[in-house]
Amino acid sequence: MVSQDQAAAKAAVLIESLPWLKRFHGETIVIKFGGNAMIDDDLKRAFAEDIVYLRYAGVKPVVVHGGGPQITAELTRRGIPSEFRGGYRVTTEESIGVVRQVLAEQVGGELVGLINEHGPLAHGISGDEYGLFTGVRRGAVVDGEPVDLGLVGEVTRVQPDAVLLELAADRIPVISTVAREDGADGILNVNADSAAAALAVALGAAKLVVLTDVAGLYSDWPNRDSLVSVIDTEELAALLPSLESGMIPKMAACLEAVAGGVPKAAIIDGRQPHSILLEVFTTQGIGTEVVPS
Ligand SMILES: Nc1ncnc2c1ncn2[C@@H]1O[C@H](COP(=O)(O)OP(=O)(O)O)[C@@H](O)[C@H]1O
Ligand SMILES: CC(=O)N[C@@H](CCC(=O)OP(=O)(O)O)C(=O)O
Repeated sequence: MVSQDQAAAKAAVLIESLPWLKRFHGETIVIKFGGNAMIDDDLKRAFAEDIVYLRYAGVKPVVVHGGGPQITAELTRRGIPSEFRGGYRVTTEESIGVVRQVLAEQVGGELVGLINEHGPLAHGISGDEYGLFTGVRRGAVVDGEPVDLGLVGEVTRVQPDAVLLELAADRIPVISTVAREDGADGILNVNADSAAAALAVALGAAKLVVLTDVAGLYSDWPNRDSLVSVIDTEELAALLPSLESGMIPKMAACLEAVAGGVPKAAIIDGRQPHSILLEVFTTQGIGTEVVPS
């Protein structure tokens, strides 16, 4: 038997979600699941539960996933060299096939399987299918010098019809992030954070949620007292050049999403089980929120 106090605390948690259930009912939320937050089996299972929870709560979740650590492991296993420059993987003719396969089959396949343990809900789509993502090659600037990243792209066009069809059928699209190269035959490796942002804009999502392996954005990394709870696009644009490695594409993605009309983007700690539910259904949320200035 629960005590009266425990029962009241549980009721308070449940009723706190009411305004958010109303706010997000029928709305699309794009959730980006990152490589480093997805290497633990229990966390992956909790992530799948959160996505299924959102779906039964009347939200339309769209999952966009990365898989950086899994790609690195597979490239290493096959003896294919790979390095990151400015937060992006330098991608070659030899590695692009491995990138697509690991993302769509290994990582995407597993996520679809975990969600579908709850019922026939999820369907995987690779970004190069159905014209979903088209992109152009992009480089990076490291220490003021331009760097050639090879077959790395930025998304320039999103054709979300396949995603919309899945949503209309009440299914959960699970999307991996390669793009067709504009005007060419091949495919490009796209950072999953930026693909998620482009998709959130194209879908008119109510929110972009990006899971990572830290509590959020630190304004003075690695000073743990500098966790930012809310930042607007103007402040973020000013901070962006000072950020390091993985946080660059992540925060650039949040900026792009909010500048593109998504009302809010949140960076949250994927190491905390059920962090998505806390972010979406509680007033305080967790992590760092990016809002329009
Ligand atoms: N200002 C910052 N705030 C938070 N994390 C930062 C910052 N600068 C660099 N980082 C690093 O970025 C990492 C997250 O990026 P990344 O490893 O690419 O994420 P993921 O694999 O979750 O997509 C953090 O673990 C942290 O080490
Ligand atoms: C161009 C580029 O760097 N692409 C990433 C794509 C996967 C990704 O973004 O995965 P995370 O979200 O786990 O980091 C890569 O090859 O690792």
